Amino acid sequence: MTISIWRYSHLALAITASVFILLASVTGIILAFQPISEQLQPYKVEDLKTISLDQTVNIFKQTYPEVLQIEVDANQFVSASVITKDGKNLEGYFNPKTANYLGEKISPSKFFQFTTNLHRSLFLKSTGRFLVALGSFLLLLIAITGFILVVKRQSGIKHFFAKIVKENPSQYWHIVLGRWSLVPIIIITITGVYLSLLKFEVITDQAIKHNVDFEALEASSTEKSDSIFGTITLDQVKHLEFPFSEFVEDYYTLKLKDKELLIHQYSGEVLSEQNTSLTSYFSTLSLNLHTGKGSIIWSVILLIATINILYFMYSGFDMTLKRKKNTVIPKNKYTKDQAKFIILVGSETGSTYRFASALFNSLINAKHSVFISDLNSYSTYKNAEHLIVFTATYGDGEAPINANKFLDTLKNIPQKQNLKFSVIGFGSLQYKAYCQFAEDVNNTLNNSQNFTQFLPLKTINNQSLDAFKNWCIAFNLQSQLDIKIPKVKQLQTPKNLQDFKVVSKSEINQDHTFVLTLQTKKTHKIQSGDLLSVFPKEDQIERLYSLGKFEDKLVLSVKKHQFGVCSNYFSQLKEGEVIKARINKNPSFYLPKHTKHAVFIANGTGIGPFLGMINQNPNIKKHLFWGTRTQASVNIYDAYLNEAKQKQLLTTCNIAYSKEGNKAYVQDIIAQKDNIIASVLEQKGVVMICGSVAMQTCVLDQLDTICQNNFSNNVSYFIDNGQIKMDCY
Ligand SMILES: Cc1cc2nc3c(=O)[nH]c(=O)nc-3n(C[C@H](O)[C@H](O)[C@H](O)COP(=O)(O)O)c2cc1C
Repeated sequence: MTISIWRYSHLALAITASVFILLASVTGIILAFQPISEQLQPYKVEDLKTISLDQTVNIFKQTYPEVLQIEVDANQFVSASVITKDGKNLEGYFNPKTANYLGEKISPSKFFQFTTNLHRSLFLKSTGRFLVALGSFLLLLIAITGFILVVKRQSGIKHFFAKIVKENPSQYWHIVLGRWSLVPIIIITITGVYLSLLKFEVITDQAIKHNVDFEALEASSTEKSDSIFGTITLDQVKHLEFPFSEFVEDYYTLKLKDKELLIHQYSGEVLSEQNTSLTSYFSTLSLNLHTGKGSIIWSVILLIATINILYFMYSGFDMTLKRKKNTVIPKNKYTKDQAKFIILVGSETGSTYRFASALFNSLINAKHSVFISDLNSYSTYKNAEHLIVFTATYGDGEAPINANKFLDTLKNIPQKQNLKFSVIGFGSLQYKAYCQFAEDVNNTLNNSQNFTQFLPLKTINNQSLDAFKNWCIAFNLQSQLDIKIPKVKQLQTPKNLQDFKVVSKSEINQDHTFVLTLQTKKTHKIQSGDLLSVFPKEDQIERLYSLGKFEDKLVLSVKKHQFGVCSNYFSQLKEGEVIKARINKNPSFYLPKHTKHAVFIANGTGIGPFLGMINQNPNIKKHLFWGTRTQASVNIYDAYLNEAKQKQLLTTCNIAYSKEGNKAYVQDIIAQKDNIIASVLEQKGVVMICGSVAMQTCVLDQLDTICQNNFSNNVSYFIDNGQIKMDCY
């Protein structure tokens, strides 16, 4: 079953129950403070287990002429009702060892009473109780569908607590907090429903009935003998009611956690013993679990879980609204059978529509006939020449909701004329099955009759506008059309941007690469390996640059791309100019403080974070392996490399030139100096890789060979144990 069925059930339930859940959560948050404030009172008896009931009964009897009852509550407070020597009725908390009066019984304040009523019945009596119970039940279903959604998203229950890809903050925290709050929320809702069922007498608890032979009792002796009280400690006791009079037929009624006993007041003999019903046991348990009575830790957990429910309401609706906002489908001017260009979209959260709509508008502006729809509405297209598929991938390489039927319908609906097709896949490299569904669509179209591939499959990571523009350029070239590069709508305005002042910018070398140094406040909080996140004004799409920290300045190694919005913007910056950006912490790519050996592997601008790392911590023996084009490519980095060499901070510096001399890549020089890698790994050092994904693949292959030649483990072992760290793009 697809992930979206669960998403829609989860959402539909949340909308239906939202008002009741909102009220119940707000009042629940307030009520969570009641048991907390109770438990902060100084009446708790810690050692109930060591005090026998006999001891307490005797001391009370010696101290007071009459004792009516003794009670031990969930907070471990002992309360009693007694008549004092001067004939007054005294009720409150007592010390069970000395029978000393400690203080008045706590009764909930008017405010808590008001909130409790609102929480239980919304002041609507039975109707309100029913609505609250229904809200509680719906919240239980929401928690269950949410659980299924997370299991689906994480590709199985085994990965339930695995890392979440941070697509956006609302979604990330909704899942992270949801996973931790799941059990408390399920407990709150089940117990809430159970308490309501008790209240409505759907579940009934039979009162305990005792059979006492009163005739035998009347004839029994008033001689005192050993009582069962000696064998019972106070931690087992809930309530003890004293005999009403001294007549032999009056007895003690003792309620323990699991049974109720009637006890002869003179002989101590058990006259009747009945176990507490399961219903009664569960109602006490439900009340304590639902209210947090008796445990300050559980009360705090309930408080946090209830606050989280409010956050889930906010973040859930925020995600839904964003999804709605993103999914803007342009109005078709042409019917499916009139249009020359057919654009079909596969999208779950709407962002792919932004790209598809942008191309749609550009084609319409260039006076072409276009028809746009979702992949599931695939049909025959009488006059079409081009089919352009834009599709995201979901779950673990699955189709998005509006594309899950496409592959089947494609087989069943043949086209009469020949159609050229192009597929653009939207996905994220953070998922194993990167753009898998787009690949499936591309392969199926390739194997379908009357379809001819027009452009090879284009995969786009993280909705990269640059990558999309490159595809549009390729489309223009191939089709001999002159469609304007589409403008893609920005998603959201970035937050928490700070000022970064340009300290220097190197010349742009023959590889179109340059070094940019920046300064900002609070540099002490930034480390080499962190990411500078920039949102160029032109498209407001986030670009990330891995940075090095050198003498309190931030160093970026940037390659200027012909159509690169951000790299062009950076290349035009002047000394003293200020840019707006923010730092994304990236602790998984920090040089570990306590390691003794490190190998840095990079190609091209991937050297950026290492320009900082090679110059830090003299206690670490460091080796640099870097692949670049020519000797001249190195000049812009001389200051950082020379400083490290002069200060003997770099044990070896190995550079591969791909366009000069022996023409080698970084993986080639790693193969030549495999002994360095093996020895660093053996001595528990780290190997850090930064640069292109293509280089990463080749380097990992080489590292795997080295591992297999030197150790009994392959490269995955060292990745899993954190000795090989990667930050590639
Ligand atoms: C739960 C979830 C699962 C995803 N699974 C994959 C995946 O398996 N492969 C992939 O390349 N991208 C995956 N992605 C990333 C999306 O395909 C990507 O963010 C895409 O741009 C979203 O497009 P949309 O907003 O049109 O749905 C996943 C995203 C989410 C939220």
